[in-house]
Amino acid sequence: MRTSMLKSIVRRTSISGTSRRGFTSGSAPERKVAVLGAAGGIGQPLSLLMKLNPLVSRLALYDIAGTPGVAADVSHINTRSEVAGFAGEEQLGQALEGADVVIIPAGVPRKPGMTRDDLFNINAGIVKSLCTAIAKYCPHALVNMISNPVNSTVPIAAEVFKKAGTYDEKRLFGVTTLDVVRAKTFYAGKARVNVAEVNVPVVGGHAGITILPLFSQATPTANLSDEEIEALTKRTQDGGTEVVEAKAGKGSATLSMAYAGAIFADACLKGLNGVPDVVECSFVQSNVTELPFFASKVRLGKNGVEEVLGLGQLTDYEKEGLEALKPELLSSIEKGIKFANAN
Ligand SMILES: NC(=O)c1ccc[n+]([C@@H]2O[C@H](COP(=O)([O-])OP(=O)(O)OC[C@H]3O[C@@H](n4cnc5c(N)ncnc54)[C@H](O)[C@@H]3O)[C@@H](O)[C@H]2O)c1
Ligand SMILES: O=C(O)C[C@H](O)C(=O)O
Repeated sequence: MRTSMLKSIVRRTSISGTSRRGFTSGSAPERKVAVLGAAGGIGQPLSLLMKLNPLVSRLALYDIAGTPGVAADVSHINTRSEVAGFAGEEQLGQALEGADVVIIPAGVPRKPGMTRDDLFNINAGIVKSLCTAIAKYCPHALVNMISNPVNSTVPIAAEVFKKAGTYDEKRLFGVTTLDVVRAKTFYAGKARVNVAEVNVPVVGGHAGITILPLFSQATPTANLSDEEIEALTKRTQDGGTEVVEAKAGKGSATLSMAYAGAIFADACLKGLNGVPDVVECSFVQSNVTELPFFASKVRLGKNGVEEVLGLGQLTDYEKEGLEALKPELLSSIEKGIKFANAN
């Protein structure tokens, strides 16, 4: 599905002489997408990918600085959406007004030796202020939270929205798609199957052992040993750190994250537009376990989350992983809630 989305985007953009506006606007409703943190390492390629998405009619690119340039650049691409750049807090309201989907990759990334939780002190405040503005200017938008630590920033957003009286659990998503993207890539390599056909649910949260890929449910099936499954699980859990170390102080995953963020936003837009059976993993308010937020497969619809799907049959190894992740995930969730209520 992901590869076909990008192929269709590339195909559309390469039809020379076709009016992009005329080509797409007849079939897809008007949809505004806002990217907050659009001048950053993720924000720029993500803005590019959203500009390539024919489901988007307006693209608002917001950052504290640098967005006029990014917007001018991206706006020259001959696809459907109109692009506008907004810089500085005084323009945040305009960027958000009328947004159907708000994607948040704003905040600092990790350096080698740091955990995602080490970003909490800076990113919690950024996310809180952006969510306060969302509650004011586009309270019905679907919010795609990318800023780390996702296990805490999503609960912060929920508390901000609750305080503002706008919280709708169906509209708040922690973006965990990169874990799924990695699990699919690593599994395909080990199982020697066509990566384009691979599906692997990844549940739990988005940090270390809280990332729990369910390789027993991977398709196409393959006869992997317990050791191979353990190695794949560990590599998926450490995927972010692998990139942080390779970048050696120059940040964390940006390009693969932009791809993953574009996949998830596309799924949200499809759901809003009434496309049936759109299912992605996401960190959402949940009853799947005793934890108040949990990542699992989610069916997306016209109001956001239509159904939070269960975990399915787990192996003993996966059951152990599930029990092991709960204390850390709960503590990150509680940390976010506490921060939002104290500040
Ligand atoms: N969910 C995931 O899977 C995932 C994957 C990769 C990175 N991340 C996280 O995404 C975040 C961004 O990463 P990056 O590599 O793009 O970082 P970056 O530093 O390259 O870009 C961040 C951008 O956010 C902007 N920003 C800071 N404060 C802001 C504010 N108040 N309002 C609007 N914009 C603001 C900065 O100006 C910058 O342009 C980090 O927290 C990182 O850990 C999450
Ligand atoms: O690892 C990070 O800090 C960034 C992101 O969460 C990732 O998984 O790549």
